Order: sequence, then C-alpha cells, then structure tokens
Amino acid sequence: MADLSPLPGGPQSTLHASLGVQAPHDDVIRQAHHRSAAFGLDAHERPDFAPLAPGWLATVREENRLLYQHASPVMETLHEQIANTHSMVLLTSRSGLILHSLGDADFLERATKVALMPGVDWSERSKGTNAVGTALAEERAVVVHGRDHYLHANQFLTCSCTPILDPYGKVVGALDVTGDERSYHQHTMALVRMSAQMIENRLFAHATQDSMRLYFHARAEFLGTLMEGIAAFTPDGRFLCANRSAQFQLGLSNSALRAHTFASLFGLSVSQLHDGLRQAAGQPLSLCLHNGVTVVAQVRVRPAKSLVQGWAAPGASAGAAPPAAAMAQARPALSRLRYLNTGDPQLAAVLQKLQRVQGSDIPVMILGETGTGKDLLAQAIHNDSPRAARPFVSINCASIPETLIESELFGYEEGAFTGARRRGAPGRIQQAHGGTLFLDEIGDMLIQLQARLLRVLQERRVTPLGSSKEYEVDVALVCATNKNLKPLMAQGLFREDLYYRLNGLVVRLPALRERTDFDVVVHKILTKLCSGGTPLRLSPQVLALFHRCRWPGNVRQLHNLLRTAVVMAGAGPCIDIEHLPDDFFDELQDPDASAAPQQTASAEPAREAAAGARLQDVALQAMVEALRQCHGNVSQAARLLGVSRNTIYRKKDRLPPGLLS
Ligand SMILES: Nc1ncnc2c1ncn2[C@@H]1O[C@H](COP(=O)(O)OP(=O)(O)OP(=O)(O)O)[C@@H](O)[C@H]1O
Repeated sequence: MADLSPLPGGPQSTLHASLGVQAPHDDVIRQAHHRSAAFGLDAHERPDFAPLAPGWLATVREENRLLYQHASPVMETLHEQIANTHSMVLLTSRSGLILHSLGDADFLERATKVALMPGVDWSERSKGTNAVGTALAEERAVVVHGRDHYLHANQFLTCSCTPILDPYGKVVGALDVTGDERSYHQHTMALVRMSAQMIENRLFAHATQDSMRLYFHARAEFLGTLMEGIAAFTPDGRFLCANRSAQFQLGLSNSALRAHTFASLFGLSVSQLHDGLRQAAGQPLSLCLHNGVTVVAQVRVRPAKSLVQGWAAPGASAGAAPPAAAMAQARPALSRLRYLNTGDPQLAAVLQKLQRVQGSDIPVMILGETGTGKDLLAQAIHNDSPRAARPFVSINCASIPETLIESELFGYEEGAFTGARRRGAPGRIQQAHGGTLFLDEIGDMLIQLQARLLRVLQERRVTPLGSSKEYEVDVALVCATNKNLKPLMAQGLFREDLYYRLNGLVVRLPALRERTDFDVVVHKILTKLCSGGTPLRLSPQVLALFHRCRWPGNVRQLHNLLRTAVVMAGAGPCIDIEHLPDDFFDELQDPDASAAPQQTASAEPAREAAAGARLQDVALQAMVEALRQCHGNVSQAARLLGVSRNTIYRKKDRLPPGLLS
C-alpha cells in the first residue's frame, strides 16, 4: 500500500493536512466504505455506468473551462511519464465527473468497461470508495488499491488521486492516475501530486496576473521550481492568496493569511520593497519572514490591464482585482452563443443560424414566449459579433412611459422642452452607435413612433427632439417580441414596412416545455445558484413534477422557483417537494394558470388539455400519499408537501372519501 504521508509542500487540502495531521489510510478507506453503504450502493452489483448526455457534458466542461485549459498540458506530460504502464490520467470536476482522460490504448478497453471515460460520475455517491470520489470527499490525496474499492467491479484497478485547489484553497477538481492493479507503482502518487501542484500554480498565475506576486524560498536553488512559495498582494500590499508552499513556509493557512499585509508578513512596506528592488537591479532580494526565517525572493508586478478571468478572493473588498476578475469570468458563461447550446435540437438550430449570419449586420428578430431567454440571446448575438467592444443598448418598448419614449429613443437638444436637462441628452439609439440596438417587446411599440423609428433605421441618422442637426447612427439591429406580429399588422397596430425592415433573420426560441435539455437547464441554473458549492440535486419526485409542469413563465419561472427552493433546502443535498413554493402546486392543478400564452394557445389544444389534466393528477396523487402518511392530518400533510392547508382543502372533493381526519 502506498504511503499517504504528505510530501514537503505537496498537495494537501489544508495547512493542517500539509503539516501531516491526517487520518491513517485504513481509517480513510473504512469511513469511505461506511459512506458508500449509506448511499445504498451494493458492492456486488454493476451500477449504472451511463455517461452524461453530450449537451450536459459540454455544459460541465464549459463550467470547468479554466481548470481544463490549465490541466490538459500537464496531463499530457504526466501521461508521457507513465506511458506503457497500463494506466490512464483523468481530470474530474469538483463533483467527481470525468472531464478529460488520456490513456494507454491497451488499458482503455478495460477502462471503458467500468466507464472510466468523460461524462461519467466517479463520486463516492455513484461508485462507492474509489480514489476520485474518496479524495474529493476527504479533500486529501488518496490511493485506492484493488480490494479497497467498494464495488467489486472496480477491484482490478489501482488509483492515485489528489484534489486540485484554486488559489484560495477551494477544491475545483481532481487529478487521478488509474491503472491495472498489477501495474501499481509506489511513485505514481508523487507524480500525481507534483502534477496537481503544477496545475494549481498555473491557475494561481492566471488568477493573479494583475497582482503583485512574491516568489520565495529559503534556498535560492528552489526559486523557479515547484517548491517555491508564491504569494499575491494588491498593489497597496493587502494579501490576496498564497500557494501551498508559501502557506507551508509562512506557517499560516490562506484564511489565516487573509488578516495580513505584505508589511506584517515580510517586515517592510511596499514602497520599501520597491526601493529594495531598484537597488537590487534584478537580483533576488533577501527578506525575513514574520517567523524569523530568511528567504530569497523575487517580485513580479504587472501594470493593471483589462479584466482577466479568474477566481474571486473570498472577503476581498470591492474594487480589488479578483472580484472584478470573477465578474469577467461569469459574464461569458451565459452571454455567448455557444454557451447557450445545452443540447436541445431546436435551440441548436437557432444558434447555428445566428452563427452563420454573425458579423453580417442582418437584422435579427427573436420570437418566443416570455422568459425563454430572448434578452440573453440578444446579448449573446452582440457579444459574438465584431461589435462586441462597442455598446449594447437595450430598449424595452413596452416599459418606457409614452410621454418619455420619444426623448428616450431619439434624445433632445438643449431647451427642447420644459424640464429638459439644460445641455440636452443623446437618445438611446445614438448611444448604440457602433454597437447593437436591442428593441425588446417591439410588438408593444406605439404605432405613432414606428414611422419615426423606421426612418431612423432606413436613413441611419437620428435627429434629436428640438434639433435641426442629424447624427449618424451605425447600429446592428436585434428585436424581440412574445407577440404574433402578423395579426397586429392585420389590425393596423404594427407597420408592415417596419416589420420587413426588422425581420432579416427570424428565429423562434422554444418554450421550456418543448425543450429536450430540461435537466441540463436545471443543472446549469443550480450550479449558478449554488456558486462555490456542489450544486443541489432534485429528488426524483420533484423531477417528475417538473417534467410534467408546462412552465408558462419558461426559464425565468424555473430560475425563480429554483432560487427559492435552494434557500428552502438549506444545506441539504437535494431539493425535495417540501422545498417548493405553494404557488407551484396551485399552478400544477390549475389548467388556466398554466394555459399556453397567445402564440401557442391554439397550436395543440388537445395535447395541452391532456397535459393539464395529468398535472392535476400528479398533484392530487402527491396529496393522497402525504395524507395517508400523516393519517389524514391536513396540517402535517401540508407541511410535508410544503403547501398551505387551503391548497389541500380546495381539493377536498376530489380526494378519496374518509381520507381527511
Ligand atoms: N439558457 C438559460 N440558462 C440560464 N438562465 C436562463 C436561460 N435563458 C433564460 N434564463 C434566465 O431566465 C430569465 C429570463 O430571461 P430573459 O429576460 O432573457 O427572457 P425573455 O425571453 O427576454 O423574457 P421577456 O419576454 O419576459 O422579456 C433570466 O433570469 C435569465 O437569466
């Protein structure tokens, strides 16, 4: 069995761990077996090895883009080092899902049989004791060899795995080498640890590239090696983060270091450091740590540049580099066309069409029910266009008060009307010059304004109110509506000429109930809502209810509901029926409330009526079961279901007689 004691400065999840305070290997395996049994796994059975649907895997990979990007070159080097040892290198997400694998061809065939491949979940919950799942559960490096595996099917394997930490000490994934049990080598774990540390240092460098970084070690020959300590500070010397070796040398964990500054750790101010650097003329400095140890140090400072992607420093104040960097990372996650593709074929076709006209300035008209993501799509179109660096100006034609809409859209000149700002103001259309103008809810635009808008769009010039001057406007046009414009045109409420000016490419976003990637959308939203932690899961009962709901408010409704449910579920691992809000159940039972909006109301009335009836059945069935469980006690049953007592009383007539106490 491999030695699990830590390497000096090697990957351990906490400073405590890196100082060697760890449970012995056998205890770790025993506890992992207890957890596996508690998850209800049967050691003799072959569990479900089905990988995630490709759309879902693409989403998870996207969420782990930085990790993947920095890990893959290191994985290739590691793979070269272990070539011909009948093994493979695996990278997983923090929840244990395999993101990437590289392997010896002769081992791959056997590995495939136990689903060691991208898209498969190797958490303990899914596969019982195994190096990936157990390393992530314990947040420490673990070797799981042969019969240590909980599932007999996996006992021909030997696996060495260590978690990968972000610069702030949070587990972001795991690196693993798995091979045939007979090919076990005692140095494998050391190689995995060193590789993980390389990945962590790359992530560290990426996240702190605009910060002041100090590289140090007590021995000059260790500078520039994996053993060097790296600590990052804001330009004024506030501590941001430190790699494992820096924490080890300073004798403090990242969280303890957060109370420190450069001055309190190294005994000199930032300006004294800069003076010292000037005098040293590129040579390493000698510094004394707060604990009295003398180290050799180099400093790298890069002038602030545009925002970079990275992790946020917990507790760092607004305005410091990392939170802004984190925002920059969050933005592309939803507002680029390819990230919106989560596996639904209708949506994929829409995105493909949009990608084809990218950069051509063909006006795009987005149709779709409320909450289907029209606004989000418009932003993605802009962000993927050559105009991305210019403004994206969104105008909600339904929400601007009638009296303000002209000045809002076209602007006004100084003194144009009473109360106008003395110096006048450019209109929203003018503000979009060079970028994209998004006209949301275009179907609600007043007919009188439509002629003026059309003129602006045709002449590409705008004349502010009260002005005789014209201003050039060069904008790409995107508009959206949840209304059917054809009947509006027939009634004279929407101008035909404007319609044909706007509808260069018409795309329709599918309603949520039509989408085949519902589970992926749920996962994506939950990941966002549970930022920083493992996303909650839905219980099978909740998933069944969700699949039957018609979601008249589409992704917006789902998002709002999940936001509430996540709060209600607290620290629990999954969202259950009692975490859902009352009105969701009311809606399930009320065919009117879940009736399809205008555009699709007449499309498939029979199918929709049937779906409404099914929903009522499901909700009723849930009530019957809850009442039986609570021996007819309405208050208890209501609590169990997370609904009000009235919701149950309203269904009294449809419940089996004698069920209510
Ligand atoms: N693909 C998606 N993934 C995650 N969240 C989404 C997605 N699409 C939409 N949402 C969320 O749903 C909500 C509604 O989206 P959006 O405002 O783009 O819809 P809309 O179609 O423009 O709605 P409306 O017609 O009512 O203006 C937002 O909170 C958005 O973040």
